[in-house]
Amino acid sequence: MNLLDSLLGIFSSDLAIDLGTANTLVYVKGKGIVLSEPSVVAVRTDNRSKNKVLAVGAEAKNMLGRTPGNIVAIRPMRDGVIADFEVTEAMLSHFIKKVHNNRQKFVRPRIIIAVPSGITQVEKRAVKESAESAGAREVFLLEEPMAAAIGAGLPITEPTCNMVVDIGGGTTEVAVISLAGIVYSRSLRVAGDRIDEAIMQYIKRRYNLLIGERTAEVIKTTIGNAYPETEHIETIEVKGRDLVSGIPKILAIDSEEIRQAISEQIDAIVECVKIALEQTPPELAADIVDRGIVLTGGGALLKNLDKLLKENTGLPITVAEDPLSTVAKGAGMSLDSIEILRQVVIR
Ligand SMILES: Nc1ncnc2c1ncn2[C@@H]1O[C@H](COP(=O)(O)OP(=O)(O)OP(=O)(O)O)[C@@H](O)[C@H]1O
Repeated sequence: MNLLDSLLGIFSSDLAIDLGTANTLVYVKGKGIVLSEPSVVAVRTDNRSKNKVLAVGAEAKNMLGRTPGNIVAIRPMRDGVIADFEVTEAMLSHFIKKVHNNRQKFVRPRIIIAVPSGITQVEKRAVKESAESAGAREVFLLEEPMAAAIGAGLPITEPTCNMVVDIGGGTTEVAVISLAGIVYSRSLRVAGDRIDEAIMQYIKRRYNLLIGERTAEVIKTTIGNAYPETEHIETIEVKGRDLVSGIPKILAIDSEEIRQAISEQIDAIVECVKIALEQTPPELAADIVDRGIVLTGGGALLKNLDKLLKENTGLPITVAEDPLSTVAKGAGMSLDSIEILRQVVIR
């Protein structure tokens, strides 16, 4: 490390970031999670000048599907990886500045970023480069399931096996962890976004009603359900545009039809967990029978998903406390402890 780096180190405040498809969370060393915002950026696209960032995070998410022609609300992360490099860099830079109260000129933090376990070297390099361009002095990567396991308080360094299922916006990550290493992992590009798309498609096909992705997400988080119910059927009023008349319309939709509409995506997640169990070495499988499976990520909040997984695997299922924050918390905990960090960072 040269003198300049040491001096910058004095001013720096290291960060851990869960750069998610749906949400980005930032953990500041010694302080905890200080920022949680949707991964959305609103950009003005004038022909004359370079694209101009108008809003980032919650403010930009409110604009999704509601922008005039020259403004676009972009989700720069898709399927857990960077889909738009420039916009991701602008978003990261905005969040880093925000947590450092706009003192970014003097602060070049070391950053640890949680990434999906299945990403390629090219995708890893894109994440590193975008964080470096956004002002990072040094970037470390950590696999999301490992971060989730640490954040859920699992004893990852012990020779016992832990199974974590992290269901985010873009990916579902299933991992078996023992002795601070990932023994088996599987990353499925089916998660919250695909469930939202299935809801949009269903309502379009069945009722000729066009709805936006934000409305689909509201339907999922309000009446979404993974397990068939005969009692307690809930309904929700849905507003959209009638495909035939072109006029705005309101409909009542119930939880059972939504359950059926998303069953293909839910089955894919259940299948992924079952394959992981089949591939786990027998000694470790025995531990999973005792310890069960921990669910994290926003998808873990889908009503009765734990019940469905329990029925399909026969294993105890626990939903992590505050599953939307588990990955960021775990990445932050590894930043706080050099011992953990040394064992879990990936190249
Ligand atoms: N109550 C709920 N029921 C079902 N899904 C929910 C609920 N609350 C949030 N979600 C979904 O969780 C997803 C976001 O979860 P999370 O923030 O863990 O993902 P992410 O880390 O951004 O994504 P990824 O890990 O794939 O990059 C969204 O698809 C959101 O709709």
